[in-house]
Amino acid sequence: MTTDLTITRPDDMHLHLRDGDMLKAVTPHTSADFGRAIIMPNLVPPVVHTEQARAYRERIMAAVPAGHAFEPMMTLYLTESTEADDVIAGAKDGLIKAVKLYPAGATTNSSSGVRDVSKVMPVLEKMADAGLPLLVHGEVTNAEIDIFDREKVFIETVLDPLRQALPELRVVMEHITTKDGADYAAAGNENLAATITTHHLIINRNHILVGGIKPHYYCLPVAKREEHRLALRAAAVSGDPRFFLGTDSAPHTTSAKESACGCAGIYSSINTMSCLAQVFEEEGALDKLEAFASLNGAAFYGIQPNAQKMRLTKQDEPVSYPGTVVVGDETVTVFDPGYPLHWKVENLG
Ligand SMILES: NC(=O)N[C@@H](CC(=O)O)C(=O)O
Repeated sequence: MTTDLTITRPDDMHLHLRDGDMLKAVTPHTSADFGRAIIMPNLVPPVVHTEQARAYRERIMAAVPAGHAFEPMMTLYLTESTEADDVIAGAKDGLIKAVKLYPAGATTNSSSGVRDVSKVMPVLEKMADAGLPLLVHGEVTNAEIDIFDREKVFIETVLDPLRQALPELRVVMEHITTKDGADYAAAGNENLAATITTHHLIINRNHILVGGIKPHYYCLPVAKREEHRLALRAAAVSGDPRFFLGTDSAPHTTSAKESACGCAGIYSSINTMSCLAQVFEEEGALDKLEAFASLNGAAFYGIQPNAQKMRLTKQDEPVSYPGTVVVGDETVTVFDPGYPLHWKVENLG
């Protein structure tokens, strides 16, 4: 039985760092354990221009503690008025690594998102030419579509037609939550990949709804039935290069989540690697953890794996993580996998 594992320092290919006090509080948790992260642009106002991304990158770097080797990979928020020239110039400059498509109204701070994909086709065509990935929040927002079906319907009515119209476009299906998403990604070519979060490997919809409503398990896309969680686990541990880690760690204050209209988002940066080691151990696939967390994402983005290493050691005593993180006068509640964690994480040089 493996109880000691050394892997390449991981990358988080889908992360919300926010801004201001929240950014300062949460960035060190990511920069401790991850070499790079794809930074989501859904600030208020969203990061829509290259110059905004440049300034945001500087604010992030100012929040990285000395001694942490961390590189934020900046993205732009796609709107129906995004200018292709700005996006491509930002990409050529090496600053912009991807562009994020939020269907308008799909999730936190997405009101400036895209209503009609045909309006952004000129930008997507230039991105395809430049090899710049489009990251999709894959949920339709039509009121008549059940929230548990929104990913499947998005694949059928938006994503597949888009990929057929523009096969050269590199696409990442972000935070997939269904067997449909995993099957669609697995059937794709080298231009398609999918991120999977830590929490969607651990919780299903019962965790949110059985025995009282659990706001700290509410995120978007919402966790689905158990069969979908199992399909995501199978995809994550498969070693298939199309699947890689994107935690979608998305901090909101505890009070904003414990509310009559609670925010969507789960904060998992601080204990993700310990959670994942346990998931991969349960699946008998510890030898695939490095591919999922450290190699596949880098390969998709065309960058070298990190030079540093991470050691994961299983211990009898549970590893303790704080239940909350203090942000100003508030706290952020940390993801609770629902069982004790036994994998200790050490960052090696
Ligand atoms: N995942 C979430 O539930 N929330 C994210 C937005 C997103 O990625 O959907 C957030 O920014 O809070």
